[in-house]
Amino acid sequence: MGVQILWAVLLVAVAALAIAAPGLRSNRPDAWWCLIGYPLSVIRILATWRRLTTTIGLAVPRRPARLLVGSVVLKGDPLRPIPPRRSLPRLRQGGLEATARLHPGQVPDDFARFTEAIAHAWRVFAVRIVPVGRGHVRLVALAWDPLASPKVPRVTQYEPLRAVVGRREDGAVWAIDLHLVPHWFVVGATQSGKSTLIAALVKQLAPQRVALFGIDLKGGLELSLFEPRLSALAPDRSSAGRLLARLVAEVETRMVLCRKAGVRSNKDLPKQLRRPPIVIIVDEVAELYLMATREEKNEVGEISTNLLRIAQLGAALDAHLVIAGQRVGSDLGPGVTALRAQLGGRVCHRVNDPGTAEMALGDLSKEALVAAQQITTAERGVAVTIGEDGRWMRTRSIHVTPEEARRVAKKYAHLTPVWHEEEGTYL
Ligand SMILES: Nc1ncnc2c1ncn2[C@@H]1O[C@H](COP(=O)(O)OP(=O)(O)OP(=O)(O)O)[C@@H](O)[C@H]1O
Repeated sequence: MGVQILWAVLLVAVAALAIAAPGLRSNRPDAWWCLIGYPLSVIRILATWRRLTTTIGLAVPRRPARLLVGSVVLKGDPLRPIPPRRSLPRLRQGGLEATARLHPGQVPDDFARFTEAIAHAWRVFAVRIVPVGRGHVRLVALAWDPLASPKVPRVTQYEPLRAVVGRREDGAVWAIDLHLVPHWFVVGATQSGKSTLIAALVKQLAPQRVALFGIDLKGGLELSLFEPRLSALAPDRSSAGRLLARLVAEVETRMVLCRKAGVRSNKDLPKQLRRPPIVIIVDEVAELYLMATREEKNEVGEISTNLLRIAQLGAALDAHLVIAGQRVGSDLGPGVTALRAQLGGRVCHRVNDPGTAEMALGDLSKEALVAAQQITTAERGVAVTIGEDGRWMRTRSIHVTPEEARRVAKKYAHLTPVWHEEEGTYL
């Protein structure tokens, strides 16, 4: 009798879950995944692992394909190849992960080539391969696209110079941390999401003790939204040249201060001497490097040198660069390539020309380059990022509207350090 009751309860529970599943999936995807999606996926993975790895060639035969029997060579497909040993899939937020042991002769890339086949077999949104030490790979399955509508927790306490700007594909928050990676390079075709990312960055930096500077050679159209919170905004090349020269002088002043105080960085200075961190945002960097006349050539040369100086000296002296552009190729001159080498943080949105993606990611990761070129027009705000650990990942910024950006800039306008255009010093 007791067993019958148990069966009845079990049946009712299964029936209730089956009825509630569609609603749960759309309203509470996390709960749906824990209760239904994950257990079903584990059963599917266990049931299909051998067949899947045999089909895609990751299972290896125990015996060689050729065998000498007496003086005769037998050729054929050996029976029951052995699949790579795999751990039980573990639950993780919005997905699952399992570790697999490589057979001798296999490398992580052998798995990476079949991620799409694995994702289809497991009925998940995507599968990523992460090498974990020698001889093992981690297969990370994402149940749904975590970048579809990224949300970030409300920040109440800001870590200095760290901005939570969106979500990463692995479900974690995406933060641009200027302490860890001092300079960033953001590229993307028109309407790909560069300004939205910059707005998300400024929104998070605005409440902090930071001097924000804008260089916007689209006539100040984009960055003027934040004008109340900017210490200075340069809307054309000659004013950009003057501002950069002043900022280099400021960096040099900091260097002298540090030398006199016997410390190695601005943040080690005594509090009364410490200057606020500087973040210089450049929108449409190509405009800084385009030249037609001899005078323009001199101006571009000076700007290029000053940007490089800030990039080289800035990290310890709390001067940071965020350089954005639509089309950035080596045809803009050696100054751009030299600057790129100093910008450790890279964000590549959808691009129209392979040269720009190559400029942003090509020197760091070929796989990242391929992933960036697959971003579609519909995926606004989606980017491939290389961050502090040198690994690439897909990310998406939160959607900060121009109105919100304007409101935040006004709200924190009182925190804007005052900058004298002539002397270039703070009050
Ligand atoms: N993370 C995002 N989520 C949702 N929508 C986004 C996101 N990022 C951008 N968009 C949408 O894409 C459109 C273009 O974004 P944005 O202006 O940031 O592109 P852009 O690369 O700066 O373009 P341009 O170079 O022409 O200024 C915006 O209207 C915005 O609504």
